[in-house]
Amino acid sequence: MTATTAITVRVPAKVNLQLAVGPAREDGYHDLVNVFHAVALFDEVTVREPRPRAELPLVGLSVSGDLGPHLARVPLDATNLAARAARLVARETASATPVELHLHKRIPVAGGMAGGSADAAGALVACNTFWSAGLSDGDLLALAAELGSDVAFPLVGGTAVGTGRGEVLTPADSPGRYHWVFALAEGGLSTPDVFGEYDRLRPGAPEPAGDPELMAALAAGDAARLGAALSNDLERAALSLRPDLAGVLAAGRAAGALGAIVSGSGPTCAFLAASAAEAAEIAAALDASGRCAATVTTQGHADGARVVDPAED
Ligand SMILES: C[C@](O)(CO)[C@H](O)COP(=O)(O)OP(=O)(O)OC[C@H]1O[C@@H](n2ccc(N)nc2=O)[C@H](O)[C@@H]1O
Ligand SMILES: Nc1ncnc2c1ncn2[C@@H]1O[C@H](COP(=O)(O)OP(=O)(O)OP(=O)(O)O)[C@@H](O)[C@H]1O
Repeated sequence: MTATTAITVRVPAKVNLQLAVGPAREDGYHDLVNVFHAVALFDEVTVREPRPRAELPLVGLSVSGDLGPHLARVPLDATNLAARAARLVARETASATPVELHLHKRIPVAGGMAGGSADAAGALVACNTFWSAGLSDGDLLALAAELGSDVAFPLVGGTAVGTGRGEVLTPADSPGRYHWVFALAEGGLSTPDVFGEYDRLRPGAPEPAGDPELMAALAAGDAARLGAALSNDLERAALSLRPDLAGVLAAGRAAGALGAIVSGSGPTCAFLAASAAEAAEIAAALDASGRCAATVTTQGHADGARVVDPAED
């Protein structure tokens, strides 16, 4: 038997179809009703044995990708969420040996699409496999919740409702496939800053509640109905911090989007399209508007974190 030399896990970005935000809790978090939807925009997390070096940290880290200046904002030290995830798996197993983690990033950094959380979910699965740690899906979900509110969802993917801080997941009845356009922004938004702005703008927010119309649209696989039902309580706060995003949303709507929304804490904006051809038209109009840094067209829902079979490449 040959020893495993590398494991690669593919892990999806998310958009929030509904994000209902309650008042700030005593621990600083907010209770949410968070309808997560995974889209086919993937980071890849690879774990391998390190090249021999004089001094080995438990987890070495490198990053690549086509994200221009965004890539420089990915921390390469112990604070990286993927490195933290690897160390959590190591804590749970006696078989952990030093590893190199490589992140190939396509998900925008600090873009409201949970890129760091996706990498953390990928690292949980990759390290569990690489070290044969034997952690169950439930164990991985528990470790994910220790790392952040958005980390559990990319483990499961699809479409799911998150409650609590967003980490308690219930799969949604959502048989449809949807066409999306994402308008990427220059720079990012800090998630705590956006929640802070939400508290400032909306003191005394009510407890968050689900939207039956959105869930019915998902169950019916009806894109037009879904587009009309998209909602994000953080959108006003994101627009307050980045007023330029209002023009991005307006440009996508004018180009025929069925729905337009800030993705999570922003600044990425998401547009639902009626077809792949409509999505291409909306992306072209956004590109021509000069209001965003780049566009990505893709589909949802997508699978959660999966080990890539080397034979597939
Ligand atoms: C906006 C979303 O992306 C929507 O999916 C998430 O709620 C954010 O999840 P995340 O980035 O994993 O956030 P965490 O790392 O758990 O928390 C970062 C910070 O965001 C704020 N935060 C996050 C989640 C939550 N339910 N309430 C919050 O107030 C808190 O200030 C917290 O200190
Ligand atoms: N693997 C990682 N990839 C990207 N950023 C990371 C990573 N690990 C830690 N970070 C830090 O986390 C910050 C937020 O990055 P991330 O890309 O996860 O934001 P986000 O997509 O807005 O998150 P969310 O949607 O979950 O709120 C970055 O500015 C960076 O400093």
